[in-house]
Amino acid sequence: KMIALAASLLMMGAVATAPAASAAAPEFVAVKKTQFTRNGHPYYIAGANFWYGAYLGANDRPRLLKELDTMKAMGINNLRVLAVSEKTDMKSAVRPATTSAPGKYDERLLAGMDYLLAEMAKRDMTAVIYLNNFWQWSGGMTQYLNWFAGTPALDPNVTKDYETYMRETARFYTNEKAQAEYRNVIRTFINRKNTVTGKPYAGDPVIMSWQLANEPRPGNASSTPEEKAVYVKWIADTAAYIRGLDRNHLVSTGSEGLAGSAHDAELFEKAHASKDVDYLTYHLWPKNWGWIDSKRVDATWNGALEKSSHYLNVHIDYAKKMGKPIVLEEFGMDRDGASFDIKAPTTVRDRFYKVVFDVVVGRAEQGDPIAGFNFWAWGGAGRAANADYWWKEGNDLMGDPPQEEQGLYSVFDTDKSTIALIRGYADRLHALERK
Ligand SMILES: O=C1NC[C@H](CO)[C@@H](O)[C@@H]1O
Repeated sequence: KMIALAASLLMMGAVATAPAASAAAPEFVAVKKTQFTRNGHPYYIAGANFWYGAYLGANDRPRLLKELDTMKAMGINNLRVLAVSEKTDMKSAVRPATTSAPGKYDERLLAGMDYLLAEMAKRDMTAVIYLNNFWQWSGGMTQYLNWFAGTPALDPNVTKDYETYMRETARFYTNEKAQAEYRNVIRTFINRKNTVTGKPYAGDPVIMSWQLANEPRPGNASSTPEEKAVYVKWIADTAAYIRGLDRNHLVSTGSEGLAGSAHDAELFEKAHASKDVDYLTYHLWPKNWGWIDSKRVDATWNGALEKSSHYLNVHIDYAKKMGKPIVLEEFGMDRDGASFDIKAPTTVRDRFYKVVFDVVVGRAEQGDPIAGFNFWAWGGAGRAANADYWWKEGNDLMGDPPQEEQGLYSVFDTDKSTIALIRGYADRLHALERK
C-alpha cells in the first residue's frame, strides 16, 4: 500500500526531487553545452603544467607547498599532472618510476599523488591527470611495447629519428597485453582511495578530468587510414572504459590538435566525436614545430605569429562546430637567444604568451568555447644542476622533463614579468566565472 501511495504522490509531483548539491561541498567540473560549470557557475581554466607534482608530493613536500602557494597567488586554479611513469632503460626518462614492472606500482609515488590532490583541494584547484605518455620521458607507450612486444624502448634523443619513433609507438594501441596493463593502471587510479583524505578518487571533485595520455598521436605525419582508424577506436574504447568506472569526472584525450592528428582536421574531429570525450584539447609549440628560430627572431617572428594565431583560432572554431569546450592545455616558448640560463631575459616568451592570452581570453570573453589555458610549464624553485643543463637522477625536477634541457621552457619563480602576465589574464578569466 505504501508503495502505491508513494507512486501516486510521485505521479502527482508532490514528492520533492533530490535537493541541489549543497554549496559547501565543491561539485565536479561538468560540461554544459560548450562551457565548463562548477558550483553552479561557469568555470574557466587558468592553469599550469606541473607534470612532476606527484613526485614532489612523495619526495619534497615543503617545496610542493611553496609551489602550490606561489601558483595560487598567480591565479592558477588547475594543474595538469602525470599520473604514472614506467621504469625504462631510456636515458631521457624520469627516475624513479611509479611502475617498476607490469602490475608493480610504487606505493610511495602513488601516495605522492594523494598528497598533491589533498593540498590542491585546500587551494580550490582542480587536476587534469594523464594516464600515459606518447613520449619517452616517463617511459610511456614505447616502454609498454618493450614489456609486451619485446621491441626496444626507442629514445628519440638517442635515435634522433622521431618519424620512426612515432610510427612504432602507435603500435601500442593494438597490442592487447599492453592495453590490458594500461587498463590495470587506469583502474588502479580510478579505484584508488586517497590515503591522506580517505576519499575515493572516483568521488573526489579535486579531479577535473582523466586524460588518456600526454599527446597521443595516430603515428607519424604519414599515418595511414588504417592507423588513423585504430587511433579513433582506441580513444573511443578507452574513454568508454573510463566512463564505465567513473561517471563523475570528465574524460579528455591530451591531443595537441592538428599537429598531433597528422594535420588531418577530419581525424581530429573523429577522434573527439565520442560521447565519452567531454572536451577538446590542443597544444601550441612554435619552436618545436620549426615555426620560429629563437636565434633569428627578427627573421622568423612574423611567420610564427601568423601560424600561431591561425592555430589558436581554428581549433576554437572546431570546438564551436563540435559543440564541446576546448582547452589550450600546453603552450611555451624558450628564453631569449635560446638560452637555458635562468638569468636570460624572457622578452620573446612574454610577447608570445601575450599573443596566446589575447586570443584565448579575448575569445572566452566573447563567449566562444575556449575554456582557458595551461602554460608549459611551472619550474618554480627548481634549478638546473649541471653545466650542460641535462637532468640526472636526484636533481631538482622542474617544468622541463628529462628529455629536454632544464630551463628550456620552465617558468621559474624569479620570472616576474611572465608571472605578472599570467596573473593578469587569469584574473580576466576568473571574472567570467562570476557571471
Ligand atoms: O607534452 C609535451 N609537449 C611539449 C613539451 C615541450 O617540448 C614536452 O616536454 C612534452 O613532451
